[in-house]
Amino acid sequence: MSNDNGTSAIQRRGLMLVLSSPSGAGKTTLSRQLLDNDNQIQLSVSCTTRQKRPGERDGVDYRFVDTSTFRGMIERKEFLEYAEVFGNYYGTPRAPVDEALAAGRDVLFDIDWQGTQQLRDKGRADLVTVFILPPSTRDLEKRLLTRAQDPKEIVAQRMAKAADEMSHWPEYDYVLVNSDIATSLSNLKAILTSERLKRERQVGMSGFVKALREGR
Ligand SMILES: Nc1ncnc2c1ncn2[C@@H]1O[C@H](COP(=O)(O)OP(=O)(O)OP(=O)(O)O)[C@@H](O)[C@H]1O
Ligand SMILES: Nc1nc2c(ncn2[C@@H]2O[C@H](COP(=O)(O)O)[C@@H](O)[C@H]2O)c(=O)[nH]1
Repeated sequence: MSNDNGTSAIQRRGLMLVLSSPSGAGKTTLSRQLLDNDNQIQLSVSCTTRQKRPGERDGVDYRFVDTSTFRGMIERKEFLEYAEVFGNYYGTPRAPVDEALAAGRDVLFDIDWQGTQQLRDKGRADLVTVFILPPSTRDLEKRLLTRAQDPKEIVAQRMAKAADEMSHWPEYDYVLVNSDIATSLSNLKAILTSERLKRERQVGMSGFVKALREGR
C-alpha cells in the first residue's frame, strides 16, 4: 500500500471514515464522488430493511433484506453496529470491514449517529468521523424534495427528526457545511489525506526511516 505524500510503498493502517448527517444533507452524493476519486477507499455496504428506492441496486447501495433475515444477522453477531432509523433497521456487516482494514484499505461508512456511537464505544482507533450539515433547514427540505425518491410523508418524517440528529454534531471529529458540493468534496479529501498521513497510521515508516539512516 502506498501513501500519498510522494513516498511509495510505505505500508499504512486502513482507517474507517464515517459520514453522518440529517437525511438529505448530502452524505450519499459526497460518498459517491469520493469513491470515484479515490481508489484506496471502499464503501461499507449496509444491510437495511427499508424499501428499495428507484435506481438503487441490491448489493451496491444497500443489501436489502427482510426483518427476519436482519434479526438472524443480529443474533449471529454479524454486524459491527446496527440501529433503527426512521422505523427501519440498518446495519454494517462486520466481515467486509475487517477484511478491508486488514489489507490496509480504508472503509467509508454512511451511517447515523447511533451507529457512530457504537463504533466509538468499541474504541476503534481507526475511526475518523465527519458530520455534514446543510446550509439551512430550507435547503435541507428542498434537497429531500428535489431528490424525489421518497413520498411527501417520508420527507416530513425525516425533516421532523433533523433537529434531533443535528444535535449530535459535537460528537464528531470534523464538521462540514455542505453548501457547495465541490468545496465539500475538496474538504473531505483534505481530511482523508491528513488522517492518512498521521504518524501512527504509517506503520511502514520505521522501516523506511531505518533504511534511510543506513544510507539505503
Ligand atoms: N451541496 C449540494 N447542493 C445542492 N444539492 C445537493 C448538495 N449535496 C447534495 N445535494 C442533493 O441533495 C439531495 C440529497 O442528497 P443525498 O441523497 O446525498 O443526501 P443524504 O445525506 O445521503 O440523505 P439520506 O440520509 O436520506 O440518505 C440529492 O438530490 C443531492 O443531489
Ligand atoms: N446506524 C446505521 N445507520 C445507517 C446505516 N446505513 C445507513 N444508515 C443511515 O440511515 C439513514 C437513512 O438512510 P436512507 O438511505 O434510508 O436515506 C441515514 O442517516 C444513513 O446514514 C447503517 O448501516 N447503520
